Amino acid sequence: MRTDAGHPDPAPSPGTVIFLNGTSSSGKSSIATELLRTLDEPYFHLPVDAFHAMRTRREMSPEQLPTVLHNTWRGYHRAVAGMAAGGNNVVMDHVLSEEWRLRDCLDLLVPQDVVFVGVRCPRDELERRERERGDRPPGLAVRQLALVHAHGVYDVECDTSRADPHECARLIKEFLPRRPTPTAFQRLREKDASALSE
Ligand SMILES: Nc1ncnc2c1ncn2[C@@H]1O[C@H](COP(=O)(O)OP(=O)(O)OP(=O)(O)O)[C@@H](O)[C@H]1O
Repeated sequence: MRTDAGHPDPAPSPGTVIFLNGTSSSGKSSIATELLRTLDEPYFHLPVDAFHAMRTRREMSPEQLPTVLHNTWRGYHRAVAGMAAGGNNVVMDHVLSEEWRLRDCLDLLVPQDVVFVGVRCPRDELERRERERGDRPPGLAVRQLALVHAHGVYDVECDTSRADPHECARLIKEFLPRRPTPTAFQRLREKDASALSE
């Protein structure tokens, strides 16, 4: 049987997960790109969009679609957890617009290794960006706005209407070596499971 025994690091310590949460068009991917450019350690950018893009393009029936989407999100959470468990640092780029997604991530990720980042952007600017880019359904970001930040707890927050992606990435990078505990994920796990959005 083959094992990892000959490998220089057979039992790696889990990687750090920089978890960017915000609405569509809030600027998550732009920050992730800057983070990968500027962070000293190797990181993988794993956006949820990339997992949807991997799926077959074939039309699905209205009955099938909700299950397929749900399983894609579940699989995405487990893929990120798996990469981190393998010793890889990850920039997660996700939209927590349904409470179960946060609960699932809280169950799967090592809470002290997660840097939970709130990527905020006001309504008017979201609408402007959506109009300008033209590749997202109009109104999508605003519909998500009240939902994604409902749990209200982060390690770091950025307002992308005030700071460009480079400045947001610098803020996160500077936060990394001085992370206080308990982390946001540790605090959220301690909250009563039924009271996440209070
Ligand atoms: N800090 C910023 N200041 C100004 N414009 C920005 C900023 N961040 C992103 N943008 C612009 O907003 C648009 C959306 O950015 P981006 O793709 O990074 O958002 P996103 O949150 O990843 O969106 P989605 O989830 O829909 O993929 C892009 O046109 C981008 O150039």
